[in-house]
Amino acid sequence: MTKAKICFIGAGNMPRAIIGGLVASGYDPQLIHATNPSAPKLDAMRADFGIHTSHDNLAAARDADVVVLSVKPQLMEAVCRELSPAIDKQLLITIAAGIPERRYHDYFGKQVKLIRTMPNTPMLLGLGMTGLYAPAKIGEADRALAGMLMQSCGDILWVEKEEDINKVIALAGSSPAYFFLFVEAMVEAGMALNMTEEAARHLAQQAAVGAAAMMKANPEQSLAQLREAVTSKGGTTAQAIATFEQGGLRPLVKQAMGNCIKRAEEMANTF
Ligand SMILES: NC(=O)c1ccc[n+]([C@@H]2O[C@H](COP(=O)([O-])OP(=O)(O)OC[C@H]3O[C@@H](n4cnc5c(N)ncnc54)[C@H](O)[C@@H]3O)[C@@H](O)[C@H]2O)c1
Ligand code: PRO
Repeated sequence: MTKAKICFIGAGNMPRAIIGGLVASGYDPQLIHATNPSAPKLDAMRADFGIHTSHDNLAAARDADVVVLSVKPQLMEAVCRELSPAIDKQLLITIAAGIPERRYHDYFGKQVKLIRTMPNTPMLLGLGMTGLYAPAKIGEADRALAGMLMQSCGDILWVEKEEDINKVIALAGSSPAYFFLFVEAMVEAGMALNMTEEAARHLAQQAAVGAAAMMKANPEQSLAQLREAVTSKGGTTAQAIATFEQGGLRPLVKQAMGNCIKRAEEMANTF
């Protein structure tokens, strides 16, 4: 296993998941450093993982081989400008949505080695999905390092064109929220039928977990086949599915994902 020193600048939820995955996979916690202005967040990460923590972005980045940029897109420019004197040969990995690779060279005021990634929150449970994009000049060793980092808490998919990172956002980065919304709507419908919230959530959430596990366990079956196996001819499911289809679920999903991508493109012009 690599001995790279990795620092996470802006260690919120997502770095917490990646650090948890790394440490669980045997990565030496003494090689990991997290920064954040929030002392309680750092205390918790030190206690949980035995890593180094500090409020000093510059010192942490100076000492690292890999710097993971994890702040919100709105703060990225200011944080990169602050970090610039500490950045020389380090590999930079960003998890920020929207900001194109070329913009980071402007932020740092020099050419930097940067890989864009788009993870998602199920990384917290080791069930993440991360898309990665590296420009052609990034070498194999750096690609392998970024892949190892993200694979420690889920699956990864490399995309060849940077624009495809926005498709990763629509399909995986943002999509856990779509599933939560769907289950939320089911629970509300259950409550409207006089069920308790607890019972409705238990039923809907366990059905979601089971359906997700079936998709994963049966890659040879199409999603339509899995759906049809639940849908007895003339039965109850058929009525529900027909209602979704008539209500325009498929075009609505297409529209939502299109708008997600449009927002990422707008962010690329804003930050
Ligand atoms: N939340 C998601 O589902 C998700 C998924 C993929 C990518 N992302 C990306 O991850 C990044 C973080 O988003 P988040 O939702 O996890 O936010 P977050 O608020 O959990 O994490 C950002 C952290 O940065 C810290 N911070 C603020 N200013 C700082 C500074 N000057 N120096 C160091 N740390 C600073 C904050 O205290 C916070 O803990 C964003 O760029 C977002 O686009 C988020
Ligand atoms: N959360 C971030 C956003 O909503 C990026 C993907 C998931 O912008």
